[in-house]
Amino acid sequence: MKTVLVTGGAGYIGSHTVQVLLQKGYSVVVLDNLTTGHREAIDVLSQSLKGTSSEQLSFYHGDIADRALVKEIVVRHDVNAVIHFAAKSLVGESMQRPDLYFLENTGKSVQLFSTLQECGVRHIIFSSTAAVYGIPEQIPISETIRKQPVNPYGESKLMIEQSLRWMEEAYGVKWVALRYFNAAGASLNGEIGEDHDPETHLIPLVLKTALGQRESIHIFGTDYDTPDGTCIRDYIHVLDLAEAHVLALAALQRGMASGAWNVGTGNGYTVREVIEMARTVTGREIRSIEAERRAGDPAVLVADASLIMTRLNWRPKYGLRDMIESAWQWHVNRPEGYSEAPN
Ligand SMILES: NC(=O)c1ccc[n+]([C@@H]2O[C@H](COP(=O)([O-])OP(=O)(O)OC[C@H]3O[C@@H](n4cnc5c(N)ncnc54)[C@H](O)[C@@H]3O)[C@@H](O)[C@H]2O)c1
Ligand SMILES: O=c1ccn([C@@H]2O[C@H](COP(=O)(O)OP(=O)(O)O[C@H]3O[C@H](CO)[C@@H](O)[C@H](O)[C@H]3O)[C@@H](O)[C@H]2O)c(=O)[nH]1
Repeated sequence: MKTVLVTGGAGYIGSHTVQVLLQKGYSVVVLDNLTTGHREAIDVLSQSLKGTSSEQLSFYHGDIADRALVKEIVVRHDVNAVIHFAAKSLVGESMQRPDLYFLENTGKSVQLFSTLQECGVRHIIFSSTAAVYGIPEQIPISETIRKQPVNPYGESKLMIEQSLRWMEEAYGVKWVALRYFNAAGASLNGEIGEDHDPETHLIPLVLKTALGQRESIHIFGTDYDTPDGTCIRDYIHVLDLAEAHVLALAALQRGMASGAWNVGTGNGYTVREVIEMARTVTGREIRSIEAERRAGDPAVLVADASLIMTRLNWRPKYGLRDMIESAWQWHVNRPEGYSEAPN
């Protein structure tokens, strides 16, 4: 088994995928510029290897657009596949600074793919997003519906998918774009988890409220056309996401055709249901305040994930309760998150 390069492997979803790759015996090299990721997540994962197999995980602090560095890594570690998480992913920021998102996400991803092509690396798994669909014309969302992103973040990711299609056409690169719905949860041993600054995601904010770090959680919009008036999302456990990446990688290496697939459970929960589940799991009160709609939020996003289920025989193992329980364990263990701030 050769080495997998994981870009953004010190981030939230990346670090959990690195953990699963290591558990399955892959050698992993992480390239991360630590803008939003945590070196400490890598240290925790290295410690879990306990000396004997410590060469199984290497870390490089650097940028995916640094062609010389990427080439050096590929050659030194005999990399034959890449899982590409590195990106900026704040929707609101992307509305304020679209150029930043097209440069950082689209531009740098294309640089990375071009370098990989020069080095002969032919297998790429890419983190895409349900944001490529914009306001979906049907629910559940299948991969074939119209893709009309409503923010530069989603557009920047769709452009990356399209660049992969053309890289395949020209050079025979094989790729899978996984369009995640809402990632949540943490590793089951509570050692790694979600630590974003600023945090914008619902579940960590609800749990920070349960911990007393915030006074209340704002419910953004209570007049949507949903059973309780709040937005519905398809929450997917970060470990189920990690598993999907590893299966996709193995399938590509066995010769499976390229493609873009949704990764979600197919079950939607309203904001109120999430808060209620968090009250049950934590046993804490969790004060909520009804607030205005947040700009750009579609009312309902739920995946039709039948394609990935058929192609990879992937099934989500965890439900909303598991996500909130594992995330709660992480927040209780590490109320301040990782100890060092990202740079
Ligand atoms: N969290 C979600 O619910 C969600 C949903 C859909 C898609 N995604 C996508 O999944 C991926 C991972 O998301 P996350 O929540 O783990 O984010 P994250 O911010 O925790 O992780 C991103 C990592 O990439 C690194 N990085 C960013 N730019 C880089 C660059 N130019 N060079 C090297 N490293 C760089 C960051 O330091 C960080 O460690 C992103 O591509 C995101 O767009 C996330
Ligand atoms: O304080 C909060 C935060 C969020 N929400 C709501 O909770 C839901 C989930 O929001 P959030 O956790 O911020 O996730 P999304 O905005 O749905 O976006 C996530 O899921 C998308 C795919 O579904 C990805 O594209 C994005 O990268 C990822 O951040 C939405 O209805 C929000 O309006 C609140 O009511 N209060």
